[in-house]
Amino acid sequence: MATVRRDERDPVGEQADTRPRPSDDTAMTSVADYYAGKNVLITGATGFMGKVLVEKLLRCCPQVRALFLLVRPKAGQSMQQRVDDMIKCKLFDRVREDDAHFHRKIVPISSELTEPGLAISPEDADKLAACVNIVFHCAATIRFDEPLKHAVQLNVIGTQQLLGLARRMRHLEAFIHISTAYANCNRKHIDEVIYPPPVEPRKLIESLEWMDDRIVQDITPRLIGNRPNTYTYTKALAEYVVQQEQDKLNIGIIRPSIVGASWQEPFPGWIDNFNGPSGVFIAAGKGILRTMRANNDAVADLIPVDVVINLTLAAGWYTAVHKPKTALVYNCTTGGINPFHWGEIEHHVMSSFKRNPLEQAFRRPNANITSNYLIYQYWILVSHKFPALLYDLVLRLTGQKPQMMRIFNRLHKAISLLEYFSSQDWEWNSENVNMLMAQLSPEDRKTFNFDVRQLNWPEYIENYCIGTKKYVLNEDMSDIPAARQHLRKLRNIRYTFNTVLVVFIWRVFIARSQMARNIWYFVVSLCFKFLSYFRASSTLTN
Ligand SMILES: CCCCCCCCCCCCCCCCCCCC(=O)SCCNC(=O)CCNC(=O)[C@H](O)C(C)(C)COP(=O)(O)OP(=O)(O)OC[C@H]1O[C@@H](n2cnc3c(N)ncnc32)[C@H](O)[C@@H]1OP(=O)(O)O
Ligand SMILES: NC(=O)C1=CN([C@@H]2O[C@H](COP(=O)(O)OP(=O)(O)OC[C@H]3O[C@@H](n4cnc5c(N)ncnc54)[C@H](OP(=O)(O)O)[C@@H]3O)[C@@H](O)[C@H]2O)C=CC1
Repeated sequence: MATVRRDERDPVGEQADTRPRPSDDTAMTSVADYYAGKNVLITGATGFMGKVLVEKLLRCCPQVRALFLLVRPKAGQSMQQRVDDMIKCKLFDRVREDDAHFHRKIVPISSELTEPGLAISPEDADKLAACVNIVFHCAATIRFDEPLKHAVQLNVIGTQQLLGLARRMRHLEAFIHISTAYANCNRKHIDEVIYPPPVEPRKLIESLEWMDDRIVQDITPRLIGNRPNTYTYTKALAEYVVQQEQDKLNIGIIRPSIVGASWQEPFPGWIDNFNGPSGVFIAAGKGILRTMRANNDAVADLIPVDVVINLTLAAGWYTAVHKPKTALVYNCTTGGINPFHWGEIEHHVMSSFKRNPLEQAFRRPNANITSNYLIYQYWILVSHKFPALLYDLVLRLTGQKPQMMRIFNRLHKAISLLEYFSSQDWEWNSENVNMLMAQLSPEDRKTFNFDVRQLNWPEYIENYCIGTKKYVLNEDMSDIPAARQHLRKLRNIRYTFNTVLVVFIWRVFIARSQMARNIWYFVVSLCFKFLSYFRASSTLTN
């Protein structure tokens, strides 16, 4: 049975709720005012969404006291080095302009979420317990091919442990958990409620403890059932785990759909990874990806990252100030409000990359999506595998290592994992998102804008594609003329190749068949007749 959201303004059950209620004064605070003087704890701050959250908090809530970031050392870098690198990146330019010393507010805390006690030192844990006012939990593994054990360890057990720490926080006002709109993608209509979990998390965790990896791998398809991957499955379990704490903590759950580049802030088109559609756009822009299985008419539920973060901060404010009695879920999606379809995305992505080409494209960008399996397999063969074979042959002949087939194999794996999401659509209810928008002051509605009715899709997609070029591939916009020249060269190579191929095939036929020769003479004489007719008529008109 689904948990039904109780209206927090409904007095029913107020007696049982022992947490302090907001006074009229606090209820009226603006979002930025609320964060003034607050200590905020963020997990996943080095990730795509975490970075945007840190940036927005520092820029638009400049009175925030401190941001405690749970970060792990990685790839030979200490957590401090990682945070230093992170805040040097272009995303933080605007914050740097406003306050050159903004880094003083950032307090990295060494933590590995899959370790017991989150591997936080006892001193750090005590410090956090004493001062944190609000938690944003963004960390997760978002890989679609993550082995179940690891996905559970991080997305479910990591979340449980963080909730354990949150319960120790004496001044905690809100716990905001970032989930995904696809946690319940086994349903077609998704309300802003926490659905019953596919399995009792405790039982699953206990079983996984004694099973070896091979057994877990074998039973994973049975366990995840009609969900496409371990990611959506464990995110559904995590929601349930979070909900279990709703009597003790003020909880908000944000469910974004497919998070894409920024729409407006800190500047349009910011993106820093290959996840979800970004990798597909880049592969298509480089002329590598020529086809993908997707439904032209299905809604492409992309949501800009700045919209998600604005909603997250607003939800943090609302949860802390209004203290809803149950965990409120916010479906952060675009499809029901301002729908755009995969077919339209394809058109705008392709035309954008023709206007602003990527450097050193493999072929001219020209991709199309299809939902037909046979047509898809045909294009895979003709447009992916055949050119890859040819290219690798040339590499071999010139003494280089073949690589194109390997790239295509990885690409095919990636797109096969994405096609579940691009081949169908879902309907999300967004009542709580609308309620939250109505609660904001007109000023906050501008500063923390999550009204996607104003989103102009063609403009957004153009900025998104340019963003992949500038921020993911680090290509310079001043090289666009050279990139265009390269595309022209590729077009000429293709024309020449096609002509040679046609002539070659035809010569083979002519050499072997009288009928082919007759057709050839007929076509040639017809062409001559047309030519002489046009020449004669143009001499007459002159
Ligand atoms: C025909 C073109 C027309 C264009 C218009 C049509 C577009 C249709 C797009 C459809 C997109 C649908 C997207 C749906 C997403 C649903 C999201 C659900 C929302 C969420 O809650 S979570 C966030 C989503 N999570 C992800 O996206 C993670 C997915 N990635 C993975 O699971 C792994 O990366 C993957 C794909 C299994 C590969 O793993 P692995 O082989 O171990 O290697 P790497 O991760 O190191 O990556 C290898 C190589 O592939 C590149 N890569 C990664 N992701 C993509 C991608 N989405 N598309 C293309 N390429 C990708 C990666 O950069 C690496 O490249 P290198 O050059 O560095 O080797
Ligand atoms: N991107 C999307 O399209 C969507 C994302 N979401 C949700 O949003 C949240 C953020 O996603 P996104 O920013 O895209 O993901 P990223 O993969 O970019 O970031 C994940 C973050 O989690 C941290 N992390 C991962 N494993 C651990 C660990 N063992 N210990 C400590 N930290 C860890 C990473 O740290 P490190 O840098 O050390 O690896 C990183 O900071 C996730 O909860 C995801 O489910 C929801 C819908 C869509």
